[in-house]
Amino acid sequence: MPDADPDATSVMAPGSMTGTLLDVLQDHVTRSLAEQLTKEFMNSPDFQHLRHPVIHIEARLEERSSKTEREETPHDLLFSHSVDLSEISQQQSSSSQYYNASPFGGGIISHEQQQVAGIILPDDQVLEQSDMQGASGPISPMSLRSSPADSDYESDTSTPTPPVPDNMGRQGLGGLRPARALSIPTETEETSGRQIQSGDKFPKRRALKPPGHSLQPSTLDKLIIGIWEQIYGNVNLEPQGYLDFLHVEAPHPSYGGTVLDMGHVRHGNQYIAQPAAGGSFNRMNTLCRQVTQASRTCRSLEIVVQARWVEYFNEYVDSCALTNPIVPRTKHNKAALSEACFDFGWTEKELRNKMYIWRGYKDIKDAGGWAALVFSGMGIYRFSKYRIGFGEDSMQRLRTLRPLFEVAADTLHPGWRYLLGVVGESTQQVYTEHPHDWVVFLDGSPPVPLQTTYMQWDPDFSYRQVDESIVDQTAWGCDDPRWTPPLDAIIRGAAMPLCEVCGKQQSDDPIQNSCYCFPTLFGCAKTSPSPVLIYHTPNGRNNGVIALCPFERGSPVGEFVGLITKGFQDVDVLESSTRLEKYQIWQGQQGNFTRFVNHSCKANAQYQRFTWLNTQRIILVSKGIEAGAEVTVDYSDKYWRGLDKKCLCGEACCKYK
Ligand SMILES: C[S@@+](CC[C@H](N)C(=O)[O-])C[C@H]1O[C@@H](n2cnc3c(N)ncnc32)[C@H](O)[C@@H]1O
Repeated sequence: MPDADPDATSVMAPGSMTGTLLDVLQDHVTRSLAEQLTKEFMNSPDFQHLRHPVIHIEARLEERSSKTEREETPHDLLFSHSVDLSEISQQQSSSSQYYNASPFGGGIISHEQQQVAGIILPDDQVLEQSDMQGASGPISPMSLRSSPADSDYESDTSTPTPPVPDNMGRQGLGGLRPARALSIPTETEETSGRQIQSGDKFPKRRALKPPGHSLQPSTLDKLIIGIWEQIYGNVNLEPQGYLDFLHVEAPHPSYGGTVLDMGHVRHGNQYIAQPAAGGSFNRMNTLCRQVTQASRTCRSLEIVVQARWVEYFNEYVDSCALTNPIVPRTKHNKAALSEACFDFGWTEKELRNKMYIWRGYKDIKDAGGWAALVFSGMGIYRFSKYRIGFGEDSMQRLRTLRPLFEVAADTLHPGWRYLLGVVGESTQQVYTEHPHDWVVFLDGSPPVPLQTTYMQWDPDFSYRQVDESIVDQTAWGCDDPRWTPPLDAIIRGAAMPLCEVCGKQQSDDPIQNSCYCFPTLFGCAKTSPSPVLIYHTPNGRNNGVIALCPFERGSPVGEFVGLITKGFQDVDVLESSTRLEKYQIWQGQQGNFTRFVNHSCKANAQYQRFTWLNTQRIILVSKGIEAGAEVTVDYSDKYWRGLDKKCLCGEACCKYK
């Protein structure tokens, strides 16, 4: 039995069937009815206007009779039970966002793709990405914040580019390939083929999911998204020093004085912020962060220990049954429960309720691994308690995700396994270096190092993961060709750069910055890595990029970074230009995950120019990416024209197959 729902109330009718059977029945019937009815009606106005919806369910034993007669025979009432629907409806509505969006349950790989044999074709293509010169007009990046104006953005319009001669040889190298351009094209020159187009206009925002109650999610999707959010968030679950704050005395604001030791000075009734460096405000921030982290660490520790406790319980019952096989197992079970109740100081009902949840933790750990447990946050409690969609399918999905959780957890939180020391598990990090130094598989196979996936084409393959582009000094000296002085610089004097899109002041200092066009990349919140991994495509495209969390339409997935160079010929480059210079970005030896983004004829992302602090950047922007989907861009006609390779995007609308 699940633990008692504090929101549920029930009335047992006098003289009714007694005891546990009816208890079980009543709980089961009401909860299942409540869930089904909530699903059915949660979108109806009648339901939505209720601030605190409760469903009241009665059961009675009676002759078939009229309503009037029923009202006259209240003594036949078997049970009467009220269930608070607020929680259920919240759960259902919040998780509906993730419906069909799970990496491996929501259909991320098309049926067609699944059917294709896993033969890896030589990666013999030239990627000469968008000639940015051709793109003009206003750039309209979308901020993460909703704005009514967002709906006015138009969809991407690609500029067709001229064909190229088809007589250029191609080398069998992995990934980035020699391009055929013999010189750097000028604005008016024809450029070589196979160039990815980047649009000037951002896609209109729209909801990721169509509304409608027929699409009900399982809470597994929610659990999985929660795990990814924790892994890719700023949470630090390393136990070292997490109780340090116990030795620090919390600063307190002195409300009576004129000067608050919190970085603010009082003027009349107002507090004016003062530079607070080293002040008690900073100390309070540190304390608060430490306590929050300690609390999360303890919560993770608690779940880990509870899952392990269930294993100990099972083993204990097994060993008792082995020692004394004549006694039925149920008796051993009961005896073990009583012993545990004594040690915990709980009633049997309390312990049974808790065990129901803890068994859920153990099942999740068995399937998704310890990382799933440690980074699950509060979502795991609800999933274990209500168990909507908690079955073999869910466990199978978690099993396939397990290596992905571990790659991300190990590389982003190298110390997380220390928590497992408490239950005697190995604390050894399994996956080291950068998350994108690993290629994961969607069938549960163990991840492999990135370079091994290129060996057959390039035994010397190496790739250095960098967060920022590097200017090739042999090409540009000390200049960055992406930089242009603002046209109105002289008029504005030494004023700070303004965003060409929102018109607001840009600065790397969060206090000075007012531009929130791409807040996770520039200006304020660029602390967390993008929740994507490199994965092995199942249909011969070698590697690709998989989104672990949904990316709202218009939000940035990442920046296209590599070597800022010029004059490269016969190699894959992204060509771009400012009003002063033409330059190339080459990802052959260094860059980030954008180097692994494949083409699709129905792309869910696109490259977009954006100027930050007078320096042009190329951003990979979502057109609406679901969790678990491969991130793709449209390489454009220019890229595919004259190419002796077929597109394997698998879309019905594929133009290059
Ligand atoms: C920028 S790389 C993308 C990452 C690449 N799949 C890898 O494993 O290195 C571009 C190359 O990927 C392959 N590719 C990308 N999209 C493709 C598609 N839709 N169909 C076939 N091959 C594709 C082509 O070989 C292309 O030259």
